[in-house]
Amino acid sequence: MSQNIPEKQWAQVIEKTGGPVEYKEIPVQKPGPDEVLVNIKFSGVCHTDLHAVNGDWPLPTKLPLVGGHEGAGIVVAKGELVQDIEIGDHAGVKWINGSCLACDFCQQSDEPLCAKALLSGYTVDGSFQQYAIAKGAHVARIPKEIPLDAISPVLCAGITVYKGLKESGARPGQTVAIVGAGGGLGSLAQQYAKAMGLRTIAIDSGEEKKKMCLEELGSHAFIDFATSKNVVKDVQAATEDGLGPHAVILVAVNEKPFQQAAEYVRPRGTVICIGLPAGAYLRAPVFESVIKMITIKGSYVGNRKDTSEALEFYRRGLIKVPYKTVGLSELQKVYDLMHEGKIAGRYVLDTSK
Ligand SMILES: NC(=O)c1ccc[n+]([C@@H]2O[C@H](COP(=O)([O-])OP(=O)(O)OC[C@H]3O[C@@H](n4cnc5c(N)ncnc54)[C@H](O)[C@@H]3O)[C@@H](O)[C@H]2O)c1
Ligand SMILES: [Zn+2]
Ligand SMILES: [Zn+2]
Repeated sequence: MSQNIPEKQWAQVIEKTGGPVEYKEIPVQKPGPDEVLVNIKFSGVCHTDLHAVNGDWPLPTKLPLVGGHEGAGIVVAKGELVQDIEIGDHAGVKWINGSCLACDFCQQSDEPLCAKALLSGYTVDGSFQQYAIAKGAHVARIPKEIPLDAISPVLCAGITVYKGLKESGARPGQTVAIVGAGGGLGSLAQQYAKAMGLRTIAIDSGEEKKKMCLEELGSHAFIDFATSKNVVKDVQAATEDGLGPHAVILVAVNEKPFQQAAEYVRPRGTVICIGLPAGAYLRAPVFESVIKMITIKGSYVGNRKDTSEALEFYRRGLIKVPYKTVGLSELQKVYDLMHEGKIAGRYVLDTSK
């Protein structure tokens, strides 16, 4: 290894499902022939990382595990097959760490559907460490004028909601309900929707999130799911003609809104499921779904092109990311706040402290 790359580094590691995360020194790994080593400067904390710690999903993680998949940093080493990204370039380690690039799905740029996809901070170690490895083909190319702290939440939250909005088919001038609007994905969803010419109705809870959604993120209405007597009626009433939003973007971490969305979406509207609450099921009344011609779809991160497009929205100044920065050593505190639903926007970890 070259002189500037240390042999040891600080990382947040879980030894077993359920945690706790432990801040400790671990060896720096060497990249394989098609991989790059990224000196992670900042990493956002996504609710997916907490799902991984808690073992919420029917897909086991590697153990021990270094979580994190919103890692922004600098390429410090690369394998001999990596041609189109150089040492010193800025790069993002995102959820899709690698894919086979050859299967039916990879050929159609549906890399997230690749059966051999490697998942950062889940099936391979992720960005809650100072040096992370990812496939050269898949790291996000981050233009140098973009600050690495502000862009890190875009690497999962931004890409995912941008893709979800595209999947919804909502067109400029139409209205989209963002469910879980005060969280990391939700706050970025309002920003991308606005940049795409959509009106947004924010659904979440509490004064801090309400203020952020209405005053900073440009939603025209906020519905508090905890105090509203009738969420379905309130969402419909927040649209100009009372017929409901054209699309619903579900980024909440509870099952209930996944059961409600089909009731308030507009006839011919689309419900996009993105949030992944543990053990949750979708439910929709067959009669209304049929006679209202409703579409219900899942949407899962984005491909490499979605990634560069989502970054470009940021570079053009269209996206404000509401985030707070703390040290990598403070990850457990972030998880505690996230578990309580107390985070408005995103937390970003500075890997130097
Ligand atoms: N499909 C994908 O590709 C993909 C990608 C990234 C994250 N996710 C998932 O998206 C979800 C959100 O992630 P995040 O990092 O934004 O989480 P977060 O904790 O930052 O935000 C979740 C928000 O949901 C809100 N919420 C809870 N119950 C609600 C309800 N009944 N109605 C409305 N809002 C409610 C919370 O108050 C919180 O603000 C997680 O389940 C995560 O795993 C999916
Ligand atoms: Zn994520
Ligand atoms: Zn593949």
